[in-house]
Amino acid sequence: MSISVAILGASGAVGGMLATQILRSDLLEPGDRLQLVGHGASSSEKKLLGTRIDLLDAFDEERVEIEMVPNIGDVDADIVVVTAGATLSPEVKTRRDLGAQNRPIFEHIAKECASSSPDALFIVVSNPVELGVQILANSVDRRRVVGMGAEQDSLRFARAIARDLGISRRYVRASVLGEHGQAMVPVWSAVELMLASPSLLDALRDLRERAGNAPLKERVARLQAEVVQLLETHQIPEAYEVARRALPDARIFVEPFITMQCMHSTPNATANATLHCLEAVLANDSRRIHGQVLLEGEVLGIGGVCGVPVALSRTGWQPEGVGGLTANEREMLVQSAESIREFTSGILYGASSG
Ligand SMILES: NC(=O)c1ccc[n+]([C@@H]2O[C@H](COP(=O)([O-])OP(=O)(O)OC[C@H]3O[C@@H](n4cnc5c(N)ncnc54)[C@H](O)[C@@H]3O)[C@@H](O)[C@H]2O)c1
Repeated sequence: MSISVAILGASGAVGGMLATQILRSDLLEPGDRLQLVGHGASSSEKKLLGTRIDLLDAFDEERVEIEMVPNIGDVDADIVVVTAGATLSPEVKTRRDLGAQNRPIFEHIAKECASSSPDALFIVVSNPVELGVQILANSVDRRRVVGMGAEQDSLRFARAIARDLGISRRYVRASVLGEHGQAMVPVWSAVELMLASPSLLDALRDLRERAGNAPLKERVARLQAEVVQLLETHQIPEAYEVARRALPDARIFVEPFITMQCMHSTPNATANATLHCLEAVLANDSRRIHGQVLLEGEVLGIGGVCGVPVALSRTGWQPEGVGGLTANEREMLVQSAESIREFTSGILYGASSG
């Protein structure tokens, strides 16, 4: 049976790159459909019409049906990827501002998709990803809604470790749980090397011990202060260099921030992490990814949206165990969930939030 994947926000940096990466990856079969979805605005419609032809010119051999869908209410898909909405910019400066801006967009998407594609699986990319997951999961089956921020952060953590060990990321497995934001939790105890090398294991142990010498929060705050100062005077290479010298768990808090200053988005990495989620859904083999999902006590008794390891398939997500976490990591994860709850409640109900 053919599969239909819809990208909401396909005219944007991430949505457009995702369309390209999906078609380049051979994930879809001939006859499958890729829907490029606009939001009723003539500017996005014009861009999508052009994008469709450009993609057909590039990937016609794949025989994937590429469609332009002008309105979210006309989506008819098995998998809906949400990349629509505002992003951080000089006008939308904080996560809270972004939440306020994207809340009505998430609500509109949830309402329209709940009636047009109620049985679809939803992958949320737009930020704040936890808010998007919360709003969608209130309208459709929560087990069919997953945010990809934790997969993105986990891939970044794996790359940062791989870089310091001088190996490719293909040999490193890593997890970042909790919030896709300041309360994210890089999990050193879950880092795995796919190479049986005593010297690499020693080097990894050394990194982990150095990370344990000072609290993550303090190291991140120091690093952020230094990087912000450099960015204020447009010293981009220097900012990247300062980030590169930091330990991997702190580096992943600031490197994307520097990239955002340079190019407004992180389209390649974000599309790649989203593709990981999509691959898991299409492979339908319950493979493990990391995602923000709405929990009802399944993991450490957490109720609310939180980034956790999940087994993902076409029918949705199932929680994976976090039994290997240290006591400190468990505590950080529970605190992160609490911080997400405060943030999303603040946006949804106007409650106070830090
Ligand atoms: N989770 C992650 O790791 C990650 C990484 C990068 C970006 N993002 C998020 O993804 C989203 C898109 O980022 P981008 O860089 O592609 O931004 P972009 O500005 O390039 O694209 C935004 C897209 O949203 C659409 N849009 C704007 N207003 C809309 C509305 N009212 N209703 C529906 N669609 C609307 C635009 O037409 C465009 O297609 C942002 O929310 C951003 O914060 C998440």
